[in-house]
Amino acid sequence: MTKFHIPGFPRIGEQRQLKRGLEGYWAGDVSQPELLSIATRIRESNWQRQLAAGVDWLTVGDFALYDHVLNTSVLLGHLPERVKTTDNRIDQMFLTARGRAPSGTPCHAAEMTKWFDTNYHYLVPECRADDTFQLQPEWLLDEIRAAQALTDQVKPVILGPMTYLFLAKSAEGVDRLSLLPRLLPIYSELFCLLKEQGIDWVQLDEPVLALDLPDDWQQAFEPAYHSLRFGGLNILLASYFGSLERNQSVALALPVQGLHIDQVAGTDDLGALVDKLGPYKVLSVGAISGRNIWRTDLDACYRLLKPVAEQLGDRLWVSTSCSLLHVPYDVDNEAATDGRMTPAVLPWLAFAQQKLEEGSLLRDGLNTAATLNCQAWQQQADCITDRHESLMVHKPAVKLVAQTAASQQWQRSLPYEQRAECQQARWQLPLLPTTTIGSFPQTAEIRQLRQRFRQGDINPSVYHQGLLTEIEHCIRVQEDIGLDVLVHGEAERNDMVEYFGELLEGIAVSSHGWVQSYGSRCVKPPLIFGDIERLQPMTVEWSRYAASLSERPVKGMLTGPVTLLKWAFVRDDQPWSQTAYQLAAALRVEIAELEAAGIGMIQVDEPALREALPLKQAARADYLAWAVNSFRYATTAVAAETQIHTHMCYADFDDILPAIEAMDADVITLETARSASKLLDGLASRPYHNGIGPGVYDIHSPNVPDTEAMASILRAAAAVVPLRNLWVNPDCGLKTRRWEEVKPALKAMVQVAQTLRAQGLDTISHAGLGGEAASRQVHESLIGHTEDDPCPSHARCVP
Ligand SMILES: CN1c2c(nc(N)[nH]c2=O)NC[C@@H]1CNc1ccc(C(=O)N[C@@H](CCC(=O)N[C@@H](CCC(=O)N[C@@H](CCC(=O)O)C(=O)O)C(=O)O)C(=O)O)cc1
Ligand SMILES: N[C@@H](CCS)C(=O)O
Ligand SMILES: [Zn+2]
Repeated sequence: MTKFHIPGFPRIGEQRQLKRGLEGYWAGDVSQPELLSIATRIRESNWQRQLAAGVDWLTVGDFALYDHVLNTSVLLGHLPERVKTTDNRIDQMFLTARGRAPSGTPCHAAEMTKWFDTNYHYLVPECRADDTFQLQPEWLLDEIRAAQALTDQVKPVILGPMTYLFLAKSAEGVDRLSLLPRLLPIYSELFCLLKEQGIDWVQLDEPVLALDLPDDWQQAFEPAYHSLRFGGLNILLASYFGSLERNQSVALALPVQGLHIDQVAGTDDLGALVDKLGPYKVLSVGAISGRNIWRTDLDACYRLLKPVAEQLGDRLWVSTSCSLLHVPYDVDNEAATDGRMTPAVLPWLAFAQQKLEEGSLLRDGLNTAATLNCQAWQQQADCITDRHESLMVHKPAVKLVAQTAASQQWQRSLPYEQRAECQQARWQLPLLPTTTIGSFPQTAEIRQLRQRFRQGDINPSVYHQGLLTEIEHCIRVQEDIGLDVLVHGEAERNDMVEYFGELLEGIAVSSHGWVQSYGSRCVKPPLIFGDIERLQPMTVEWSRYAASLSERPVKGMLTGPVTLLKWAFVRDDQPWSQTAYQLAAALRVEIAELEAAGIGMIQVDEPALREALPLKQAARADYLAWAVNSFRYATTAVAAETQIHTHMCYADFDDILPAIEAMDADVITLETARSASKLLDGLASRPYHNGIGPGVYDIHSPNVPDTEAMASILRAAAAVVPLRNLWVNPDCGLKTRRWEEVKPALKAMVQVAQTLRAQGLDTISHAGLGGEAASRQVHESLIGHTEDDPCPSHARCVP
């Protein structure tokens, strides 16, 4: 009989209880026992949901107070030495994640970066040549014991040794693979303990199997797994986020008892895989999306899996493609609340709870023919048909515009050099113009104002007036600081993606659809369900008002097509590129209206451009082609003297520099705090000809940035970028900071620009350190900061 399990469940709590618990604990308002009891209640509620849905294995070990990779570092006794200023294990973990905890000495936080191609961030393990590991299994064993009180079918999930090391970062050029001989015995020790505790199956996650692994990593898999001692446990090796492709033979050769594959993101040939599986191994097929929220076409899954079930019998497990960490809790929370969700869309949705029900139904359908005629199966099929045929989804005129846009290569009317002349004639900006990335502090007052408006406690005009007052305050502060190019501050936005989702047709938003982004921070991705139309201006009024308040230029501020797409739940019934062009079409009109309203500088943010890069090299060129062209479609209808800016955070730009160049924005502002040297080296070998503002300070530190560090970045940049093209800005938006932090930091930044200007061009480009040496100095001066706001729009420094 086919079985059903899931690789993992959301952990922030249905009402974001963990967020409140964590933030209360960090602020000193919640005790550690209280925090741990919140965590226990969330885990138990998650388990009860799984048991009620009839899972065959209860998944345990997927919960994390902050992050599951950080949990693995705790499990392996592999936290950085600098956090051992307290004996409290939980606080050691928070010191690693945030640089601060109620006990222990503040230190610099570990680097945080994106989990594969998702919008979730993990804490990067730090490796050194002399690293040792020591098993710290108590928390996991406690969770297992608690789960075993509910069922004896408990399946712990653990991040595998290869993925753990692959995701780590090594200092001093240490070969991370050289740590395997010290790491593997710790896993063996753990397996022994799990067996002693009555465990039969362990899910060992190795999602790196979905990457184009470098040869040495691919070749290291087999000897590593052969040297593990499993102590009689059955291991389900789990790969997700893509096909196994050239790693398939590696995965099949490992001495494990089962293999989980992602059959939503991946396209492995199931028939061929079954033939190679051998006579004993289990195949777990992730046929239900763990990343998206559309109801699953169970008939299609049945057609795919029935022949496999016939061949494998009880060696077929059905599952979600990956952990449900990436989807919200329960669609039922949307039905009876403030009515934000488009009602017609509700039956089309499956959040984590509904995915449990789908998996259970699919298993039953594969096991018992009668299930295929039951009401639940039929209803599911009706929802799929209804969605595919809905007039809300399909708008032929919109499709036509997007298809036409996709069939052309878009470009500005003049090349950059000529545009730059027109723009300089218009704006007369000084050398090294100063600006910011867009958002200013989202204070508790702004969030509460929005909440009161949503709850109907204040009327629209009071809300509106409140926002205008915020914008005016923001403009006055920027003038006072002496910035050259201003922004309106984004006070009206709950989020840079959700805000646009609320205003565009074809996109729904939720009331409770929270998904963890990192630690206690969450986002509510909008749901792109149909062809997208812009029926109203989205930002024009705020930008026009802001511009009316100052003599200085005020940038319009939009989120770009790729980021709107990537940070939403996107439709799965057409290629991403089509959706991107539809979003771009809406933005193109918005940009035209901004321009008509006299806004002569418009920023179109694309921080997710790098994140959306396909994991497999073979798919990258196609992606970059439509991603760049959709950006250009959105931004190229403007006059030559209108200056288009873009902004990107999340490092590793070097592999997409040609695409960044092809976007042909007049100015790009980039995150550089972690990788100033990498970016500048990249620019040295591949000169960038348009305007560029390498972020001169890390907005994630509450401290006033060091002026010499900022100057160093600018001097180093001046060595590889023509000075007239160089801008001065922080490296990301300031929404998570406080005004008390923002004002002195920006004043210091403006001061640096003014000093360098006064020193003159030659001094700037030649007096400082050159290229790499300067950026090394920059890096050194950045480390050692503390982090009371762990917003990781970019990674942080590790020594
Ligand atoms: C740049 N980043 C973003 C990503 N993805 C996005 N979709 N958006 C991004 O900006 N990915 C990469 C990074 C991730 N970085 C962050 C940074 C900060 C947050 C964050 O602070 N999230 C907030 C929620 C923001 C929000 O939606 N606010 C709403 C609702 C606020 C709220 O919770 N209100 C309270 C009541 C008000 C109060 O008392 O404060 C409530 O409803 O209970 C709004 O402003 O209206 C968070 O709290 O987690 C996320 C990702
Ligand atoms: N304009 C946005 C970009 C964040 S990546 C902001 O400033 O918050
Ligand atoms: Zn950013």
